[in-house]
Amino acid sequence: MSSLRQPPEAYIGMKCGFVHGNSGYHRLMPFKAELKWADPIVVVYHEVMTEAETELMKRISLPRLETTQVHSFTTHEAKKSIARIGKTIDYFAIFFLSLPRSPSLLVLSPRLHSTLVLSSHPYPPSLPTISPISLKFSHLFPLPHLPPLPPHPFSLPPPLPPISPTFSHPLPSPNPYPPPPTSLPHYLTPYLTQILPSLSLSPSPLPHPYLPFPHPPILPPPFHPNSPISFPLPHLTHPPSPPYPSLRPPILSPLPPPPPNLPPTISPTFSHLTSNPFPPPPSHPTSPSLPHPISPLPPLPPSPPTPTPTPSPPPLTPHLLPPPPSSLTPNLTKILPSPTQPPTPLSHLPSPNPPSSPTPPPSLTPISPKFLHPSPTPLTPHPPPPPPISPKFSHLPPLNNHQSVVRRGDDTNVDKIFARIEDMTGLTTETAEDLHVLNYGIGGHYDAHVDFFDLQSKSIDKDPHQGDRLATMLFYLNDVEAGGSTVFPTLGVEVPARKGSALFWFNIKRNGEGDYRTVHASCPVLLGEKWIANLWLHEWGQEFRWPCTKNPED
Ligand SMILES: O=C(O)CCC(=O)C(=O)O
Ligand SMILES: [Fe+2]
Repeated sequence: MSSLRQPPEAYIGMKCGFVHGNSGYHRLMPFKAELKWADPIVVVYHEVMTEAETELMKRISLPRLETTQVHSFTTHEAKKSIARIGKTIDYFAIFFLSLPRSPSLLVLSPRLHSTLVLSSHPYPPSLPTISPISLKFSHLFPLPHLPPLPPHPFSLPPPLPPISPTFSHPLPSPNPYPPPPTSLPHYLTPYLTQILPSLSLSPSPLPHPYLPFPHPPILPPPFHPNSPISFPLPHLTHPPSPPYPSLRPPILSPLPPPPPNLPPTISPTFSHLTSNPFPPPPSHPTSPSLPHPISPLPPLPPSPPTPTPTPSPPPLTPHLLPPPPSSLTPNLTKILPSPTQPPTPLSHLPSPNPPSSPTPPPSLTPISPKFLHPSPTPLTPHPPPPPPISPKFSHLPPLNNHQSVVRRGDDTNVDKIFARIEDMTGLTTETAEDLHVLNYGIGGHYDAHVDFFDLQSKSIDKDPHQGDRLATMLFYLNDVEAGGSTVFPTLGVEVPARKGSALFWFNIKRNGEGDYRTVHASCPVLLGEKWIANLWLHEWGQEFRWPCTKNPED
């Protein structure tokens, strides 16, 4: 089967470092960044959100959580769930689970059928073990009993030593995070038996971590933006956000209207321009709301010839490992969009937020676990309750999006998080969406998807999204006991959910194309729950912070 793709050896040992933010505080207390992949950039920031902040995010979002109707496996009773369960288990999920170092696999692979009962799809009571999902898998997993696992037919790669973060400077405090589990957590099996009493789980330790496949699993075709999609995964599974203006918090002053002398349609990436027509930013902002005086644009040059379609990403085979980028340097600050680097120092740009101020844990009162019940005094502004599920659609599987939003202005500490994201990335959050908070329960997962809309290839005329989703910042709001890692199957990167850390990556290439190598998913939660907060930073406003290029290779 597959072996986990590791970064080329050159990456190892030089992938952790400190990134200095622009604020004074973060000059003294730089961010701990771990480079997971260089092209596309995938970075994990460690310890960037305090415990109090993670609790605050949950507390704000809980009363707004959209709930979904689910059917109990045992009683068939339909009720509102309080956690995301996931839409389907699919081949990709199986593939992720087969990654040798995935703790998820260790627990779940021989018991994958267990998760079938956690489907949100209703099914006839007369067929209690045959849900649409289990039918989908019945050719792989004869139900209701699994056969004994055959020996794995493939030679195994030698186990890789766990890679512990090797920061280039000593850590200011001991790293609180334990290394990832390297062996099967045996205690989980009895625990699972308790949680899922309707399943006949054997309490014996699982024999080995491989799936009971006689042959490698059927993998979907590689992603290609122009190929007809018969496999259900390669599409955006996020419902597109409502048009940007409705997402803005009402207490914020609205974005300034575009100056009248701008042409009506401007490609968000400017990739059709031969040179940047904008004047350089002034050294002193003239107005807090309008960053630069904008002079009339020169006429646009003729459109370039139709771009060649994006080559498909390589299939998921180890021998097609992408070569290490030549530009890789040990210093993350050379890779990340550092505010201290050209082309435009950030200090020349007006800061949309007040500078991030330190928010060490002691300065915030810890929020008691009672937050798990909706606050009696809801935070303002309170959005309208989610619309009831229309009976017209009650025969359809309900959407299983347990998501909620946290907006700038909900709390001063939320504003500080937005400012911190700017400090971490050098990008503006002015055109970002609200923070999306997701809650997964046991079995909850997120199918493989990309976060961008691919506005360029879909040639969407109206762009209500302030450009595409340039980058994603994903905060983990809790530790997940087992499962729940975020995985990038094309890169072979797995990021375990660790409270207070954040995963950041660019969705859009420098040339403005959506980067299908960033396809990612959330492995099922096996024990506990998973909370994340996502911020999608959009293209507009980043022109001087993350300049685009015309090079199709970029
Ligand atoms: O939960 C995760 O790890 C991934 C979530 C995600 O990809 C998303 O919300 O877009
Ligand atoms: Fe995503």
